[in-house]
Amino acid sequence: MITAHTAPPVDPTDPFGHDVLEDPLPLHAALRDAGPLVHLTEYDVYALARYREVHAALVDWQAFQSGAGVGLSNFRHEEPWRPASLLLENDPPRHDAPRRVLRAVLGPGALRRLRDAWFADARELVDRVLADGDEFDAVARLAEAFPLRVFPDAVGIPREGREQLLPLGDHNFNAFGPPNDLVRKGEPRLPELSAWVASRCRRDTLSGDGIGARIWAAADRGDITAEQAPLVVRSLLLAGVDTTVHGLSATLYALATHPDQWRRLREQPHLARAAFDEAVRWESPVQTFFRTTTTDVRVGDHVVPDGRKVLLFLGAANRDPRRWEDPDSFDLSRDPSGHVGFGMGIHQCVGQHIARLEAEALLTALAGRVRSIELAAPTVRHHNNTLRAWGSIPVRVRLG
Ligand code: HEM
Ligand SMILES: C=Cc1ccc(C(=O)O)cc1
Repeated sequence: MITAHTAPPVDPTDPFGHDVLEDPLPLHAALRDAGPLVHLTEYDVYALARYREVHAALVDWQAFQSGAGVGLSNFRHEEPWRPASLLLENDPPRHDAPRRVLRAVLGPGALRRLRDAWFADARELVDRVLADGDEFDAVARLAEAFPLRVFPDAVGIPREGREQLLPLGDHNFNAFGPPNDLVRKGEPRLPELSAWVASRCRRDTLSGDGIGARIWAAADRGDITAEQAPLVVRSLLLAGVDTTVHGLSATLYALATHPDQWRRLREQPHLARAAFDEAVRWESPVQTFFRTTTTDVRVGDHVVPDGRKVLLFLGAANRDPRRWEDPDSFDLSRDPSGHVGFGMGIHQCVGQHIARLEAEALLTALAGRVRSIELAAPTVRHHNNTLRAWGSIPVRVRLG
């Protein structure tokens, strides 16, 4: 038993309050400066905001488990509001087989199969958007439109009704936070959306050649059970849309507000993937996730007792000056590898290469047609308890 020398510094701020969701940077700086561990009195949880401690907690899945949920709700005391994810909300060994299946179906073979079609789709979408004029909302016309066009097709779900994936994901990410107004906002449609997504995970509604069908084929082989298959498909649908929508939004916002970086991308189109990863570091579309301690854990001079919730501020870690030089700058010459925008360790994003391929396809198509891109009007944020999200990013482009 480690005895705590002193209680960690406290911070009364509500990290899920609208002022923080509008601009989290001041809170992130305050938490990093307060110390390696902070106690958030608003919810009586602990917080890690520095890169070193966030990284250490992400890779130490034994002491910082996901199996009690990665939201504020502690599954040791409360039932999950929906069947727990076999990946996100499970630890080894239950986590292992579903992870192996998703790593396989989202691996190099899938990327090779999808690449040419996604690059062609991106060119077609960009041509259509540019034909409509030189001013448009980059969120609606590009960041939302492209993932909703290509990803559900790749999974194998039917076209009609797929726009439901956005409110479904939005609520799912809100539900990792406290039961606040954002969660209440999504509750009226929850029964309908839950029934809809469950229907999309059934074998008979998935097209025979998609990623979803390959998950069911893994169940046929006994790699996972038939009961697990729909939940593994559900993971793709809950994790794979809103995240990429706001990752692309962040990238387009960063490029529209840094003309020198846009010029660099135009000159060197192979930087498209680096631009996406640097934007994921800079904006961190997934801002936070919780863990639960499985024993008394020492952090710095303090101890987090067993069974406590610890909020990992991925966004704060990605701008920690202790880890990053000039962290607040968006710079394509930086090496962003090591950022925790996709997590780290055994739960690190299993779909990150799919997201990078979507980004590479869209950015390559855009850079091929657009000489300059700039904001045409003020941007609007979309508040979510977990996602750093965008409502609209009005842009003006010049072709050439
Ligand atoms: C910009 C886009 C994306 C971002 C920022 C993102 C972020 C993350 C993060 C931070 C985690 C770690 C969660 C944790 O440690 O508790 C994660 C896990 C996961 N992501 Fe992504 N993700 C993105 C795109 C995708 C896509 C496109 C897919 C599906 C094709 C996907 C599927 C998953 C799954 C299934 C997990 C759980 C992995 C596990 O627990 O083993 N994500 N993602
Ligand atoms: C990073 C987001 C995320 C959301 C849901 C799931 C899941 O339901 O497995 C996994 C990752």
